Amino acid sequence: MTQEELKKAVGYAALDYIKPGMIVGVGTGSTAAYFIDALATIKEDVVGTVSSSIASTEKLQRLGIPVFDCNEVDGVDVYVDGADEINPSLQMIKGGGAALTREKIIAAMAKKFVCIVDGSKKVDILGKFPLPIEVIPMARAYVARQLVSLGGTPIYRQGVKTDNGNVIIDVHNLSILNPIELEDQINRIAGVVTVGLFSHRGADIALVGTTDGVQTITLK
Ligand SMILES: O=C[C@H](O)[C@H](O)[C@H](O)COP(=O)(O)O
Repeated sequence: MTQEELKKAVGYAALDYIKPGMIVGVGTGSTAAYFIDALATIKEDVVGTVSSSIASTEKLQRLGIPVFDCNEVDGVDVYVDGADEINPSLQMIKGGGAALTREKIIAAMAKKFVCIVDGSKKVDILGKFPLPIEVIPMARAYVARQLVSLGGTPIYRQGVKTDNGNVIIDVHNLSILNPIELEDQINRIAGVVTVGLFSHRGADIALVGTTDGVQTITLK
């Protein structure tokens, strides 16, 4: 199976977690896009969605799936999204598509987070994928210097502006042995909006696409 077929398989497998009447959080990226296609097949059952990016909102609306502003809903029943890396504790690196801040907000609001990935995203230790950080533009150089002092190599993502009007710094060469500590340290740097480390609020369930089928990982 190709990587695209594995992404599609997990996107459709996530429908098992969607029940009639739910408010569904919708992620961003190529894997989440397959979930949106899947959601369109049961759109009569879905009360509504909240979306983690302009791109996902536009796709949902094109397919006739109702999208609410996060401030219009009391909560999110289930959030389905991809990841750039996921470890055995279901902590993740996210933000390869620059949507990390809205993703973190919806993850925080959600009762259940279902992460959908192809097998290439599974790692033992997070950090091979450069860690994305959304930063207020005027703080870019300062934040980069602070990240160097934490042992990383920050690279400014040229030409990218987030949906919130900010910039992205990708931190290379990190071996993230203590994700919770690093998430806290980066969050404390002035000018950081969000770090794409999802360790305090990781996933509850991971659906991993493999050539043997979709593997379900749940934290014990
Ligand atoms: O900002 C983007 C998100 O965090 C995506 O969920 C992540 O980058 C994975 O995207 P894809 O499914 O395209 O690999």
